[in-house]
Amino acid sequence: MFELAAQELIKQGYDVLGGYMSPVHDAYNKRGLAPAHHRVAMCQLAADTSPLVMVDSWEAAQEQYQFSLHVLQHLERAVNDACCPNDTQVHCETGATGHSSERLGVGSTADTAGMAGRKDADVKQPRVRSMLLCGADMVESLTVPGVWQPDHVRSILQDHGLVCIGRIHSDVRRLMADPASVLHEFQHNIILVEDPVVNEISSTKIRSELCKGHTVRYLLPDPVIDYIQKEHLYC
Ligand SMILES: Nc1ncnc2c1ncn2[C@@H]1O[C@H](COP(=O)(O)OP(=O)(O)OP(=O)(O)O)[C@@H](O)[C@H]1O
Ligand SMILES: NC(=O)c1ccc[n+]([C@@H]2O[C@H](COP(=O)(O)O)[C@@H](O)[C@H]2O)c1
Repeated sequence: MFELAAQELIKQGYDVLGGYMSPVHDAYNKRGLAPAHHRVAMCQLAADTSPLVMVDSWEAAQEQYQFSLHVLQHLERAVNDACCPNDTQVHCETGATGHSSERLGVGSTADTAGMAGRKDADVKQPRVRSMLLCGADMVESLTVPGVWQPDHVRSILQDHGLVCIGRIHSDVRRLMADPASVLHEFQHNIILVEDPVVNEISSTKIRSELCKGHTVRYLLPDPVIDYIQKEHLYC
C-alpha cells in the first residue's frame, strides 16, 4: 500500500517524507486482533527493511481509543515538530496542478505517514501534511451513517486528504460521482490508486489461516511469521 501510494504521490509532484503504520488501540475491540503491543512489534518487524515505512505507537499507547482524525493530527504535529521548529515553517497552499513545494506524510490507520527531511534553520520549511492511506472499503465506510463522525470525515478530507488503494468489491469512483456525497465535494483531495496486481489479501483471512495452522508464508514478512509463532498468536 505504502509503495503504491508513494509512487503515485511522487508522480503527481508531491514530496513524500514517509509512511507510518499506526496500530489501532486495544479499546477498538475488533474481533481477532492481538494485543496492541504485539501489533506494534509486528509492524516494527515488517517496517524494519523499508526505507519508506515507519511505525507510530502513539495511538496504541493512549489511555483510550483514538479517532483516526486525531491520529492524523498527532502525526502531523509530531512530524512538523521534528522536521523544523515553528519559526522555520511556512504553510504552502496546494495548487491545482503543482504540489512540488508541499511535503507530505502518508498515514495508514492499519492498524499510517512519514518524515525525513532536512532541517535548515536558515531556510523557511514548508509544513508537512499528513494524509490518510487506506483501502477502498474504508473510504466506502466514510459514507456509512454511524461509523464516522461527519465533522471528522470533512476534516480528514479537507485538511489532510486521502490516498485510496483500490479493492475489489469496493467502488469508490461511483460514490465520488454522487453530487450529494462528501466524497464528491472533496474529490480534489482524494487520490485513487489502482493496484496493477489485484490482491485479495485481508488481515482477517490471514488470521483465520494462522488459526487453522495453515501456512501464510509469502503473505507476511518472515520475521513477522516467526514472531507470531514465538508468541503463539492467533490460535
Ligand atoms: N488487499 C488490500 N488492498 C487494498 N487495501 C487494503 C488491503 N488489505 C487491507 N487494506 C487496507 O488496509 C487498512 C487496514 O486494514 P485492516 O487491517 O483492517 O485489514 P483488512 O484486510 O481490511 O481487514 P478485514 O480482513 O477485516 O477486511 C484498511 O484501510 C484496508 O482497507
Ligand atoms: N471514527 C473514526 O475515526 C473511525 C471509524 C471507523 C474506523 N476507524 C479506523 O479505521 C481503522 C480500520 O478499522 P476496521 O479494521 O474496522 O476497518 C482503525 O484504525 C480504526 O480506528 C476510525
